[in-house]
Amino acid sequence: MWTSRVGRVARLNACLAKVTRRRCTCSASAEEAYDLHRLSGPRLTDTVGQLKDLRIQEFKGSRYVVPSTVAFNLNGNGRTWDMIQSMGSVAIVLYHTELDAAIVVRQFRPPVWASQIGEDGRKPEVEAGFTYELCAGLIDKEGLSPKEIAREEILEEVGYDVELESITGITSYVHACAHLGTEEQIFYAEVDESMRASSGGGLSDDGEAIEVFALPMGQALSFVLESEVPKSAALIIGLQWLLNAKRAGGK
Ligand SMILES: Nc1ncnc2c1ncn2[C@@H]1O[C@H](COP(=O)(O)OP(=O)(O)O[C@H]2O[C@H](CO)[C@@H](O)[C@H](O)[C@H]2O)[C@@H](O)[C@H]1O
Repeated sequence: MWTSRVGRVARLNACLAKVTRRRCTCSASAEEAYDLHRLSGPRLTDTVGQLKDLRIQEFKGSRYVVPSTVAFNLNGNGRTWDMIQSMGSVAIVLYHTELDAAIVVRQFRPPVWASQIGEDGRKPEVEAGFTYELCAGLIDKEGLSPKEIAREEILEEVGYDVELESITGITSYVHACAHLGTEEQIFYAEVDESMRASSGGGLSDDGEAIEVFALPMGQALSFVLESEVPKSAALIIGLQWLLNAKRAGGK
């Protein structure tokens, strides 16, 4: 149930009291403050209860990221630049036509948690690693176009079976251009409960525990602009686009 702005500010202030190094742990309270309607997936509290032994260990190689150094010569000066080679990705802005809401997901992101470990080694609360995002996925499946991967991610993460032809491209952006430089393509699709094929939640074999929410369009702008709500860049870009498209009457 939507509550007053005064109540929301009080809750966010309470979150601020829990600030770890530089970010607050208000993933959970944003749920109430912005009237997020939980559609499916494991609850944050249950996932938190199952997350144990969090720590950083030595890098031993990966199929997802390769730390590298790029050498180049600029204007006669030999230079190098350190980077992480990785894959491109897709993210999908989902509009639920019956609920007049955007679909957002929330999951535990280990790098978000780890980046908040203090200089003194103090670990943040587990809740500090939960981040709101668009439904998204890596372009890591052979033979599938980015749009086909987007369709699969919608099915896996949020549980809607969307026709490929109804998914449209919006734009793309460069991910962390000083460290990654990969492209994330952003798509748009509309969903309703007649398209529901499963509860979503991600692939449990991959250890995914993804919570799915409907964010009422009336709350979308304040949600995007609240810096205390941990969220991905694609979510900010995508929801701003959706709000603009709705305002212009184009979608
Ligand atoms: N670095 C890593 N280390 C270990 N295992 C990993 C890993 N990256 C992926 N995986 C494994 O691969 C699975 C599938 O990942 P996805 O393709 O769903 O991408 P994800 O949603 O994590 O990131 C998508 O969403 C985010 C947020 O928008 C984008 O940043 C990202 O580019 C996009 O793919 C994960 O559940 C995990 O098991």
